[in-house]
Amino acid sequence: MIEINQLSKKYKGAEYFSVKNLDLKVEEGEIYGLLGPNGAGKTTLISMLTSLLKPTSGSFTINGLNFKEHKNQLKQLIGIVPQEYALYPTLTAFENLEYFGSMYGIKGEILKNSINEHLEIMGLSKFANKKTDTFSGGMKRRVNLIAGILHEPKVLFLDEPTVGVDVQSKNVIIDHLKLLNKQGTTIVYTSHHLNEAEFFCTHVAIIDRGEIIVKGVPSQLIKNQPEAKNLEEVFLAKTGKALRDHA
Ligand SMILES: Nc1ncnc2c1ncn2[C@@H]1O[C@H](COP(=O)(O)OP(=O)(O)OP(=O)(O)O)[C@@H](O)[C@H]1O
Repeated sequence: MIEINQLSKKYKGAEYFSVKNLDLKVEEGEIYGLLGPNGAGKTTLISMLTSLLKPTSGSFTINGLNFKEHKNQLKQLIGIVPQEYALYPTLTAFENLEYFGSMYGIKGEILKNSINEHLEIMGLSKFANKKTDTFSGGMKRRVNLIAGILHEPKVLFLDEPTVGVDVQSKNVIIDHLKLLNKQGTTIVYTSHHLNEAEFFCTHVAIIDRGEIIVKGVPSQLIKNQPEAKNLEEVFLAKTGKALRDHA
């Protein structure tokens, strides 16, 4: 479904590559977690895969398509849920979602019904006509998620969809993502919640300094790592305990 070949990104003026010669295959129906310390290159990778950022070198295809030749087809095929809220604060939740839905060519009753259904699933029906600047972080994240899935993408990219949300919102988000996956959506997501990733993802890749350190099925990675009881311990064994601060 997704084939990444030797993909690299070096930002203008940067000393190092943020993503370096990265190869990865994601098969249809997988939930693929991209895990790594701060600055590992997860957002850079997702931004390239969703055409928000131009690679320095290398290539990738999604369903055999690439952005150079099949931009419009790919835009319909993929959904994007970015790390930053993509919402207009002065619009209501419903108006925001109308805007995002119409960007994907969904209109009229179909769009209205879809928005209402999603708001209901996400527990937001009674806030549909409230401006999103009054929303809590968890509510904004849930609207953000709906904005990325209204057009029923076959592949969904999410950058830290559960960051800064309470346990209740997290459960609603993860449960819905599991349902979408059961219905056939391939999911690629980044997270720092290793416990969540261990149970949610069918596959994970641990990335550090722009390169994949290890990848595979979470339970297998735990088995392969002597003394590791969970994915977090595998993560620490593979990436070390040093902080990654730099500016
Ligand atoms: N616009 C930019 N210009 C220059 N360097 C950048 C830019 N965006 C990111 N970087 C650098 O690229 C590297 C990878 O950053 P990226 O945001 O992809 O990491 P990340 O794994 O998503 O981190 P986090 O977990 O903190 O979100 C970091 O060293 C970062 O400083």
